[in-house]
Amino acid sequence: MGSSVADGAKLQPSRAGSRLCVRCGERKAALKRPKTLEQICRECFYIVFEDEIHQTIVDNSLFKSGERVAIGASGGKDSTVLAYVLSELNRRHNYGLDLFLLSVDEGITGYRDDSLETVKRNEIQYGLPLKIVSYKDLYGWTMDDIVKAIGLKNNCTFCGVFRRQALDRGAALLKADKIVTGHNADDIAETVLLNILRGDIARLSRCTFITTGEDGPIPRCKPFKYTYEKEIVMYAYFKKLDYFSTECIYSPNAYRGFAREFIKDLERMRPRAILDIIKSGENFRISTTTKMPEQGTCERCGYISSQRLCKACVLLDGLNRGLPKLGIGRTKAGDGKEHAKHSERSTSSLQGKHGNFDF
Ligand SMILES: Nc1ncnc2c1ncn2[C@@H]1O[C@H](COP(=O)(O)OP(=O)(O)OP(=O)(O)O)[C@@H](O)[C@H]1O
Repeated sequence: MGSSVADGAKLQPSRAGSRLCVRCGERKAALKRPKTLEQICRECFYIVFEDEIHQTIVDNSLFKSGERVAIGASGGKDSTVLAYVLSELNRRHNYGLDLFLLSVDEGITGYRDDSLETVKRNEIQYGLPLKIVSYKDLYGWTMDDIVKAIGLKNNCTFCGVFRRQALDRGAALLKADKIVTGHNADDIAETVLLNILRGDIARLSRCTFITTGEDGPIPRCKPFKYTYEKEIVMYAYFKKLDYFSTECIYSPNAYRGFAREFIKDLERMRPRAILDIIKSGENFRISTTTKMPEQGTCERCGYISSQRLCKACVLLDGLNRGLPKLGIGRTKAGDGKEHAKHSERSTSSLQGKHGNFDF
């Protein structure tokens, strides 16, 4: 289902009546901008939406001319709008980028197979070459197989760890210099909150970075770091972009869902709350005595890892040995134990007397 109508209808612009747009003062206001609550016309909305993303790209020097950039394309609203806006800005401002769509097929029947059809249409609509890599080819397992083996609980851990690596591997095949993803301001605020709730200081310290992995094989960045999800949906709706709008059938992550709802409630009361949470995340200072994981490479696959074996190899090992829970949380077997010990060590050191972070 590639329709954006349902989302758009939910976001139908509030009755702007016959008021004039506060930006151009000429055309009728067509919507109340979610980020600022300004009454503006469609044309001005497109301009501010695109200009803010361009400004984010320029201010943070996200790209260099001549770079090959792989756009993580799931077929969902965020990455579809990202692909569309990035190709527009690339043309308009002469970024000089070679853009590609990169999709990971996790092997989720009735979900990813349908969304990949959307990406294939986007390939033609935007004239961007598409590369698809699959969990089946990379790991020998689809998510359907994995869920059969471990059930619904914890399946997101496998999916997240495998996807991260799959995007890197796909980008390497494309000889990409950078990966961009459609993570938006709401996603980042949600992650800041979750990392605080979990006491995950290592992740808290880097989850607001606009570019990560600069020391790894292929840096990845988030041009939508300051872009509100509601505005992305509005933009896609008004521009009639072709995207897929169904939730993953295997995502029962209640804890994340709670953080998401909490942020939506805050946004309703005060739209700036999203930007303020990001700002708070950016300004956490980790005590210099806090022990942080050291980046190395996985002995088996060579992928970046702070352990002897990377998380993907540990999880895969568990699956292949019929012990799928091996790498989940704090297990008692093999490398999982090593991992658990390490995370216990780093967590307790954060919570103990050295565990202060300055705000
Ligand atoms: N299967 C995939 N293939 C390629 N990139 C992906 C895939 N899944 C996620 N991504 C990238 O990671 C970003 C965040 O993914 P997430 O699963 O949080 O989806 P989302 O917030 O619903 O985004 P989208 O609307 O683009 O699906 C996406 O915008 C996209 O860039």
